[in-house]
Amino acid sequence: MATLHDQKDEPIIEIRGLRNSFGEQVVHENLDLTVCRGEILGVVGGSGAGKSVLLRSIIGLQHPDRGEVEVLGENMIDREEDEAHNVRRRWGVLFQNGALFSTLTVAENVQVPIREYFPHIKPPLLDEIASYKIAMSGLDPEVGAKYPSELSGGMRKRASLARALALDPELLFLDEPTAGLDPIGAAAFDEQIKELRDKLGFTVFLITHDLDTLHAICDRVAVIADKKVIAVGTIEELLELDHPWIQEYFNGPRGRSVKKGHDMAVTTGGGR
Ligand SMILES: Nc1ncnc2c1ncn2[C@@H]1O[C@H](COP(=O)(O)OP(=O)(O)OP(=O)(O)O)[C@@H](O)[C@H]1O
Repeated sequence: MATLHDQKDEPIIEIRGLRNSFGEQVVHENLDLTVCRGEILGVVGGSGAGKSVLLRSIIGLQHPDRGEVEVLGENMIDREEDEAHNVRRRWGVLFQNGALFSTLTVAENVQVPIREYFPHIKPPLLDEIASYKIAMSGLDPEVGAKYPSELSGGMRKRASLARALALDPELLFLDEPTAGLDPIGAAAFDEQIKELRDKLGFTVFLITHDLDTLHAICDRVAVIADKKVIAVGTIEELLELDHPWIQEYFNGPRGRSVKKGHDMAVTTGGGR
């Protein structure tokens, strides 16, 4: 039987030698990355470093020039559509803009993936599952009947989270989930993700620019620069490297103030 430690080391995403380009522009060259079961992996890098393109390569929305991408033990490159369809069922994605259908209520949005994969589920059960996912995402039950345009930015993120959780994913992809949220809303959202991960045991691939999020919930952080993942580790491990981007990012004025805030939170026993 696998021990907890073994499970933690079990690769859920394995990327080897990835190359992506758009015309003359090479975005990734020889990029390697392993994401392990149960971890929250933060992915950081400058604007345009290729974080979203990496996410799209993993979930099959971007066909790489070269390389291997294995997700949940399945090779994702050049798969037959029906096989890819089956793997997609095992993950949930929260896209940067939320990507909710504006003509559907929140509950109907949450039901979309369930209807796609389980067309025989009857409406009463669909409603029940949607209500459950909406509650899990920290929204009040009445939000299910609202349309995305009637929600605040934070509520829209949570509604998108409810939809990403619809099929009980083993793997959750989050693209800048706290972008545009106020600090209190962002901290609450981070906490929700961590609580759900602790309770449900899924793995999280989280693209973010938010230093607070990295400090608060990420087990490890992968840094993308120079077209590849230049380092993966805890923030403490990354800080030992003398790469200029890493030092500037974590030790620049914003990085220092986040760290100071966390040290204070630890000494006063509060904080996120
Ligand atoms: N469909 C596309 N066609 C052409 N170029 C693209 C396409 N998608 C992404 N790119 C380019 O690839 C590079 C990486 O884009 P990507 O969106 O992955 O960056 P990012 O690291 O997510 O940036 P940000 O933090 O600003 O969101 C950018 O230079 C972008 O212009």
